[in-house]
Amino acid sequence: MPIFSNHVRLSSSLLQRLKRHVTAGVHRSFTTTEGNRPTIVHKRSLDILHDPWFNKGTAFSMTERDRLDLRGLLPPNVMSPNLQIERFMVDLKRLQVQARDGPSDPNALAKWRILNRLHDRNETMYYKVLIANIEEYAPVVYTPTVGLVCQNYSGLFRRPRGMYFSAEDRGEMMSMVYNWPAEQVDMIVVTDGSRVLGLGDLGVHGIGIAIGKLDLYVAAAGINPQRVLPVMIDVGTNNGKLLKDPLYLGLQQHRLDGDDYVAVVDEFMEAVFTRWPNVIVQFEDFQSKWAFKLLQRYRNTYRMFNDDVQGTAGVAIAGLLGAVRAQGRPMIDFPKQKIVVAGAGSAGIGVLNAARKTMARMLGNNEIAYESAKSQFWVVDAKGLITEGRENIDPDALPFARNLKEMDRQGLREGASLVEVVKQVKPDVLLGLSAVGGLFSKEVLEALKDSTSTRPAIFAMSNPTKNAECTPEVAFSILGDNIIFASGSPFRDVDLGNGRIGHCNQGNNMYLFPGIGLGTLLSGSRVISDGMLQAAAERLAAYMSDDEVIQGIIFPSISRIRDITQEVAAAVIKEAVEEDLAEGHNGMDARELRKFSQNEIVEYVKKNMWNPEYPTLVYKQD
Ligand SMILES: NC(=O)C1=CN([C@@H]2O[C@H](COP(=O)(O)OP(=O)(O)OC[C@H]3O[C@@H](n4cnc5c(N)ncnc54)[C@H](O)[C@@H]3O)[C@@H](O)[C@H]2O)C=CC1
Ligand SMILES: CC(=O)C(=O)O
Ligand SMILES: [Mg+2]
Repeated sequence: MPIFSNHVRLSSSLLQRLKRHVTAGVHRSFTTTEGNRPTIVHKRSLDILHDPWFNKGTAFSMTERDRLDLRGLLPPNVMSPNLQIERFMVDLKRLQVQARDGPSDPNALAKWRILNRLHDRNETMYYKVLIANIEEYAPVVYTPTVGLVCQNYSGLFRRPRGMYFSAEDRGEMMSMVYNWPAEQVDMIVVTDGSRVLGLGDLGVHGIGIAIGKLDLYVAAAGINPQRVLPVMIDVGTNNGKLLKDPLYLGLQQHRLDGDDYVAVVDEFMEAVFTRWPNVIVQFEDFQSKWAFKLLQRYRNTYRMFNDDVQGTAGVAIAGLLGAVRAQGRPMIDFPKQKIVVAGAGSAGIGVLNAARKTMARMLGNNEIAYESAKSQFWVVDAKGLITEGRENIDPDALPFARNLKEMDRQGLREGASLVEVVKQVKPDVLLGLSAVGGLFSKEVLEALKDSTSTRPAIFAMSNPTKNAECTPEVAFSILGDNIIFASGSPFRDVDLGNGRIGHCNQGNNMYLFPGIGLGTLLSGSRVISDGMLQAAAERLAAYMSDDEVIQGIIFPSISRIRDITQEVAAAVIKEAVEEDLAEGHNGMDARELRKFSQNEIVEYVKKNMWNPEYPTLVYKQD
């Protein structure tokens, strides 16, 4: 069946417009007489993709992409027009299916679409709406809905946003990076889509997470939206479903690995830092296998950080210190906390390393303190409690593997289950970064009732919502109101009756990464040091008042995200200055920065944040 009917009646005004278009020298292929004659265009790059007359989206062939400077501006899979239509129709029909079968939240994707269309039409207005209603719409452009968006991206993809560097582009990246129209880029968020939130390998469709994170960079940190760039590095996917899906937008091959993989990421880094030497690159949602290796490979040479490893660690430290304060104890008591961590991936190990270092600093900042601090942690992964008896132990988890004899004395063994560990350890904190929804089962939470803490803390940090280790309702109903609760994705506070509220904090790296990026940018530091990250975490930890913390509120509400980001950025700048890393930014030289008081640094940050206001536009010929 033909997709377009040849017998469509054209209105006379449309006919007039078409005639004018053809006589003006723009020949289009729908005139039967002109057949395969090419269409002459006087545009290139994004201007073509944003022009409905010329845009073919994913159907642009590779040679056409090269001719028109489109390489990298579209997902790498070239699609036939029929497949394009099929992709669109699947999406269109999904609405009917949803209406009939009742999905969990039919409105979330609809809201995302409406916001996304506004984003395409008018960036200033989009960010004005987002900033003014951040509490309501952060969960749409960010977790949890962004996860659903990535899972449905082949249907939702309309106008491309960001750049795609694929394994097929090897040898070309240095030139194709110039296809991006902006002369200045301040912030790149890059992913390879290998572990998107807790949803696993979503391949090229993971670009949605880079877009969502950059939305927060603009809304929270006031990074100019013309200077952000979401990037997907497409090295294939190991997701069997996507490998077979004809509508998949990415390279349909298994992921590159080993040196081939590193070569692609190396080439990308060289290309972007050659074109934009001052850019900051945030690595996002890389599987842990690569997250640590790439961080070590680049962190001393490039301005980069890994949000899942370093941003999450800082937020968790702030939360853990908040939990100590919430028990009415001084922060310096942190090294006495017994912490059970479920999940030993990029996020879990990042948190463990940072928490151990923080404890060691409090205990005297020496080798002995560092050694003794590790005895406060019990780590459980998919195979249970990690001990020195584990075969083929992951080297990143090795420092936290418990001694077998010691575990024997505690009534535990290699591979002990989470519930056994909680029963024996009676921890102060139970922290989940496992991506397993419901892992903190009724049995586990019942076991936590015997915690030796006066106010145990539960951090169910996995995203999106369905991956949370437990909900606040379940936690408060089993353990009562004398607990601290935080989750990675937002949940509502719980009404405990009699006017009592169980506070649900959102423990998400969104409270740090925007400030880390902004502070690094404005300090002009060439690298992001451990000290800068620590300063960011400490600022977040100190942000909440004693009153709030005692009520169980250990993280700010997202409505305060612009303010906290400003403060975090100022702390990062101050530390960069103290470590002699600051080189200044945009006319503000490092010597001047050094003279600033704390308040002046905050003012400097404020002044450099973009606000969504329409500027006056003036035409000037190139
Ligand atoms: N709230 C936040 O700010 C952040 C949350 N996350 C979330 O953390 C989760 C994990 O992220 P990554 O560490 O990068 O993933 P990953 O895949 O590298 O690690 C997952 C870990 O969980 C373990 N695990 C699996 N099943 C388990 C079970 N039944 N019991 C205990 N452990 C189990 C695995 O063995 C692995 O060590 C994701 O859901 C992600 O969304 C990640 C970064 C920030
Ligand atoms: C929040 C975040 O970065 C994650 O869940 O991966
Ligand atoms: Mg992440």
